[in-house]
Amino acid sequence: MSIIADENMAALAPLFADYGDIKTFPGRDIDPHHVDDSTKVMLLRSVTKVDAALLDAAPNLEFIGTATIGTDHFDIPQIEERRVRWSNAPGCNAQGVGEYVLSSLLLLAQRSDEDLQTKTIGIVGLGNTGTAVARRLRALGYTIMCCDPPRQQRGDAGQWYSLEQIIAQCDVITLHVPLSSDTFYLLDNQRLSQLQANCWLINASRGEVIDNRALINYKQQQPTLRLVLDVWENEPTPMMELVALAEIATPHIAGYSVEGKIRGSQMLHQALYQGKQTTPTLAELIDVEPLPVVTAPAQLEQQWLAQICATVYDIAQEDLRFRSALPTGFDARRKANLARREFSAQRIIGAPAGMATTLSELGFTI
Ligand SMILES: NC(=O)c1ccc[n+]([C@@H]2O[C@H](COP(=O)([O-])OP(=O)(O)OC[C@H]3O[C@@H](n4cnc5c(N)ncnc54)[C@H](O)[C@@H]3O)[C@@H](O)[C@H]2O)c1
Ligand SMILES: O=C(O)[C@H](O)[C@H](O)COP(=O)(O)O
Repeated sequence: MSIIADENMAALAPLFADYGDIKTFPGRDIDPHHVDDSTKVMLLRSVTKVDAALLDAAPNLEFIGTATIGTDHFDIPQIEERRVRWSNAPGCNAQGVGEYVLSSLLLLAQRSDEDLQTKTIGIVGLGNTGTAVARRLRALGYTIMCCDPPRQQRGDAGQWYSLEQIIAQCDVITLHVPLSSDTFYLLDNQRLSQLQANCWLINASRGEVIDNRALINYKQQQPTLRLVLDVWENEPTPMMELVALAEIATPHIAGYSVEGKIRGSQMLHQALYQGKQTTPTLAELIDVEPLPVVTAPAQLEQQWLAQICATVYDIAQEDLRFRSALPTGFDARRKANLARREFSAQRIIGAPAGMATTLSELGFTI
């Protein structure tokens, strides 16, 4: 029995070697030629297109998993029609995205010497990743406005705003919606033209949630717009003009972290075994050391926080490395990110009680 897996999956051997012979390939290359009637399991990430042709080439497939939240690369009706069990890994990388967004905001604020307390930050999509962002921003006392019409319609508690209100009132907008027919080009030409002139716009969801060509045109007319883009239309070949116009440009790694990748694999292990085998813990699977301990200052200042976030994961450096790797190095830069740690790997000692609570809410170990 064989398992076909994306080579960027974490903890493959400790979690899945008992189940079958594991063959790994670059995710973007996995196609009908890589599977056959011995393929029982596929463990994938967001870069493998799962369609009828791939499924037909693996007629004995029992389980197909993606160690990601996004499922826009899976043709779910085709999978279900063939009665193949499937799973994704909701929330596995939410911490990573929350930390990416906070770190990006701190970096932009540092560069223009602005106080994030003065900004109104709109979060569009309050699922796993948007909530991880909200939690961190709330912990710091920032003003946030949340937009999630499906949750609002379900009657979920909270103060909800429409996308139009977010666009009209927010200084910063960060997007965390799934890609669907409803969210394709959610920010189109018309909505982009309604953004505040000096808005900061962050996209760590899917590239197609913003009309990238319209964004290029709008940014050219509105140079004070500041862009943080982790996701792009047509990955792994983003529009180079847009990369040049983004202040922070990264290769779809907002959710990448050692911990997040292991969590994704653990979730697929649980889904595959359906409780028939105990899933090893994160502590059992992680084979890297924590970061050197840091002592907290007397007061939690924005500049110190920016510095400590960059110590854990330096987005400014990633941005530079990404630009110099393009036009061909999108996937190579993603792969190079496999050692990124989450804030939890950073222990901070000596923080007074109130600050310790805030740092802990941000994800640091106190
Ligand atoms: N860049 C990365 O590395 C990275 C990492 C994780 C997730 N993602 C992507 O980010 C997106 C969000 O991930 P998630 O884990 O938070 O997903 P999720 O499913 O947990 O949450 C999505 C939320 O968006 C809401 N939503 C749906 N349509 C909406 C709309 N039109 N307007 C506002 N809200 C809407 C849903 O109600 C839900 O609460 C997905 O596209 C996912 O693939 C990217
Ligand atoms: O949807 C997700 O969970 C993320 O976009 C995911 O982190 C992307 O990672 P990939 O599968 O492309 O390696």
